[in-house]
Amino acid sequence: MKIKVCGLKQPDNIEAIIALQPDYMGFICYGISPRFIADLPVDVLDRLPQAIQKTGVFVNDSLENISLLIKEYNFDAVQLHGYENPEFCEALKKRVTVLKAFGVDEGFDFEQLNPYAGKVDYFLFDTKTPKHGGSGLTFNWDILDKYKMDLPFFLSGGLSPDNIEQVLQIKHPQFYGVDLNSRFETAPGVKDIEKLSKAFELLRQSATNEI
Ligand SMILES: O=C(O)c1ccccc1NCC(=O)[C@H](O)[C@H](O)COP(=O)(O)O
Repeated sequence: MKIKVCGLKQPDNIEAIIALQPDYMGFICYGISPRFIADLPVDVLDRLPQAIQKTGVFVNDSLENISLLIKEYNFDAVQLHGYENPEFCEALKKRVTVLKAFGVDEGFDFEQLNPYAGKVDYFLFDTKTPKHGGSGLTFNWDILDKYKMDLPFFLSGGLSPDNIEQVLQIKHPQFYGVDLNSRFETAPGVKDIEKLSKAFELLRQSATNEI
């Protein structure tokens, strides 16, 4: 089970999270978000070990701007939370790993994902929200049974210390990773290291048990 911690913006907090060895760290490049990285110095991200995938998170941004930021921050991956179409994703996939996020609600139509086959690396299923992400709310995970493609996905949206045990009960064959964000915070963009440590322990313990 891969672990992504998203929405980081404070250098000391980032250092503390590096010590937990997540697989992905997400940096919000969306000005409206309270987790926007604003003027986070590039050298903070340069200090990330290579094993951690530096992920830029974008919402309906232009290819030009995303490309500039990939170069500036040396992102390994991008996570796209807007209405980015398959061709847009494909253009980025030539350079970096692409996670395409979708906001899920009760009426979510998984058929809309078909055109993205081969054009993204992973899906990320988040809770549908007008803010495009960071809602702190879960969706009904039973709907994931309707997902039949063979592309792996991250589960996102309201994951918290209180529901990690439930998350571990999900047995979908394409369930690849979890995305932890606002429910592990002391303030927007600042993670509670103790809460994260406990969640990491549970998630990693369960991965070991599966071997
Ligand atoms: O976190 C944000 O503020 C955000 C805003 C706009 C687009 C995406 C955003 N976050 C991206 C993520 O990967 C979050 O982890 C995901 O939306 C789940 O967040 P949460 O419900 O707070 O766990």
